[in-house]
Amino acid sequence: MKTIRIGKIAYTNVLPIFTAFDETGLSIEWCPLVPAQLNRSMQQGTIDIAPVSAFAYGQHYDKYDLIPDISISSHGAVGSIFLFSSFDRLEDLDRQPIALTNTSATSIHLLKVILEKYVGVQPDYHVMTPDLHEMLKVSKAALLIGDDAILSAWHHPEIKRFDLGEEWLKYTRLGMTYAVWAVRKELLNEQPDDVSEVAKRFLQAKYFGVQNLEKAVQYALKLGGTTDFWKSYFHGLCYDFGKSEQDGLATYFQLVYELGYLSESVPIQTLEI
Ligand SMILES: C=C(O[C@@H]1C=C(C(=O)O)C=C[C@H]1O)C(=O)O
Repeated sequence: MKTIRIGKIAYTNVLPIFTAFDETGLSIEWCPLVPAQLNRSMQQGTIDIAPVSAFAYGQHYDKYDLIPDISISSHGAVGSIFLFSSFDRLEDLDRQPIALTNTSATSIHLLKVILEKYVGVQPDYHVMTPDLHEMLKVSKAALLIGDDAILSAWHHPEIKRFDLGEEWLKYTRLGMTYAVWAVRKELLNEQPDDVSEVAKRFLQAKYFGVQNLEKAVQYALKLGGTTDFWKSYFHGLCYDFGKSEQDGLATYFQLVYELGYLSESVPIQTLEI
C-alpha cells in the first residue's frame, strides 16, 4: 500500500473523530493544517484525503468524491464560527469594513450569504490573519473560526458576537455543513481498496468517537475550558452527512452560486464504500 497522506483540521472540532481513528495496518501520514491550507493542499495534490471546506468541494467537485455520512455540520449554533462586531445589529454593517479570517472558505461565504441575501447589506470585506485585536482595529466586525473563535470568545466576552450556524438556521430553518471528507479522484482510481478501507475507518471513528467523548475532551482541555464546556461543544456539532445535512448544504451551494461566488451549481456526490 502506497502511503496515503491524510489532512487533519488543526482545530478542536475534529477531535472526536481523529482521536478515535484506528490506523492499525494502514500506511498513512497525517498532515494537520487549518482549513484554507487543507483546501490548497488537496487542490495541489500534496494530500490525498481530507476534511475540506464545503465551499472548496464546491469549487473543485469534479476532482473529488466524498466519503459518505461524515461531515462537520450543525443544526443551529455551532459554537466556533463567530462574527465579532462593534455593532449590536447586523443591519448596521452596510458599507462597513469586515475582516475575514484567512483560514476559512465555507464560513466566509456563509457570512456573505447571510448578510447580502437575508440581512440586505453590502459590506466591504478584506481578508486578514486571525487576530481579533488587529482585525477590529481596521474594521467594524471580524469573522473567526475554529479555536481562534473559541479563544477570542473566552478572552473577549464583552464583544458582541453572532454565531453563523444560529443565523443560518434563523433565516433558512436548515442545518449547515462546514466541512466534508474529500478524496482525490486520482487516488480513488489508483488505490480503490485502500480508499475504501480508510473511509470505513473514518466512519468507525465517527461512530465510536461521538459515543465516547472522553479522549477528545481530554485533548481539548489543553486549550482551556472545562469538561462540561467541551462536551456541550461536541454535542452541538453534527458529524453525520445524511439527508438533512445535505439539504442544508445544497441550499448553501445554490445561494452562493446565485450571488456569484461559485461559477456553477454544485452536485453532492458521495462514494459507495
Ligand atoms: C465548525 C467549524 O467548521 C469549519 C469551518 C470551515 C470553513 O469555514 O471553511 C472549514 C472546516 C471546519 O473547521 C469551525 O472551524 O469552527
